[in-house]
Amino acid sequence: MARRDTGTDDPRVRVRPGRGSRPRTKQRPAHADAHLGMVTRIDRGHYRIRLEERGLTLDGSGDVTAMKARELGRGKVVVGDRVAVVGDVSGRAGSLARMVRVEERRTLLRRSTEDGEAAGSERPVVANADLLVVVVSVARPQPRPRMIDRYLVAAYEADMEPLLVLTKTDLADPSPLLDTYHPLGLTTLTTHLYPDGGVGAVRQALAGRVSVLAGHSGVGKSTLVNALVPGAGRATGDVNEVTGRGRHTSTSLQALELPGGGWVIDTPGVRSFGVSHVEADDLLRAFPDLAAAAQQCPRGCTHLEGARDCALDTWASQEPTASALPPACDEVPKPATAVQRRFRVGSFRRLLVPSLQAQDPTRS
Ligand SMILES: Nc1nc2c(ncn2[C@@H]2O[C@H](COP(=O)(O)OP(=O)(O)OP(=O)(O)O)[C@@H](O)[C@H]2O)c(=O)[nH]1
Ligand SMILES: [Zn+2]
Repeated sequence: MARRDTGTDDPRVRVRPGRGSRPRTKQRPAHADAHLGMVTRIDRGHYRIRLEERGLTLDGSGDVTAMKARELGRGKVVVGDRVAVVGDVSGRAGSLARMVRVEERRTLLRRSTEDGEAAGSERPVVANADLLVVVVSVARPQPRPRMIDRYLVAAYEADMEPLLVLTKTDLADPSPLLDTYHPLGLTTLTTHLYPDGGVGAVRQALAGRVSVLAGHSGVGKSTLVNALVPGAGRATGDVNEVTGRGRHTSTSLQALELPGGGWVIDTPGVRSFGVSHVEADDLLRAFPDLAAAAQQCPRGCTHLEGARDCALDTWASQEPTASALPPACDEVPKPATAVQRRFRVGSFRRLLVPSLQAQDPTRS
């Protein structure tokens, strides 16, 4: 696999094991008295951290504020990072602890910036999250499938599981979207506000896990967060009657604790979700059946529509047999017919295009 930027310039913040881009450097002598916690919010260099041992703080909440120790360097620490802190962990108003270590990340959601000065560079967004909840309204604003595809690509690349939540189903029929995304084997849930429909199923899917909410402005993310986390008080905005667009009414990225355990992280203000840093191999990892077939591809195969001798075409033209999938792939939907295989390959290729496109501007 090609060398890749890990999205952090701190060699001690080793992102995702086994992807082999940077050698592990010598660890500093451990701070034996350090306490572990999760970054829940970042505000101008102040990191809000929920300690694992909540009883350490005076109020028992486990919430402290910390600054990064100089020895941590410039590497970016993001919401969801597991960090170690030393010093004042009383959580008393105005007290500051010192963040001295960032633990290895299990998953990392990133985006490539697409405009402005840093165009083409990647930014880490959230670390260690399990689920990427892609929130899409079936109407007002109209769904934008290319945008959904980008979120899915970002989730697969991050090693996160995508969950598609279709909102505002009181306004339109979700079936066309459900049909489009079925071949990818996604979990899909529908919600509608009146009367509070579908939130229970979302709550269940998120229970005990760390989830990131992503979606275009106005699709109902804040409404969903408010339903999931009583008292979250996320501001909800009106959708402009003329453009059908919302405006991002909420402003900060923060982890909110779910009543039944687990965390939900809204991503307001993350408008574009560039995926130009994603490679075909990153995506294939999320499609074990296709990955197995692609082992027969010629070296350097793009796997795109029309790619010469791409083994995905051969795979899609064959009727599956009972032993078509290796045992490790039991969770993916087993295409029962060649037609279903074709749909699956077609869906995979559709995801592949936006990411590759950005790498090669000559490809249309
Ligand atoms: N009809 C209908 N309207 C909804 C539903 N869910 C949310 N809305 C409305 O859609 C509008 C936008 O909802 P928000 O929750 O503010 O959307 P958002 O995604 O958080 O938007 P930003 O904060 O701009 O990112 C509000 O007027 C909500 O009342 C739904 O299920 N059905
Ligand atoms: Zn191929």
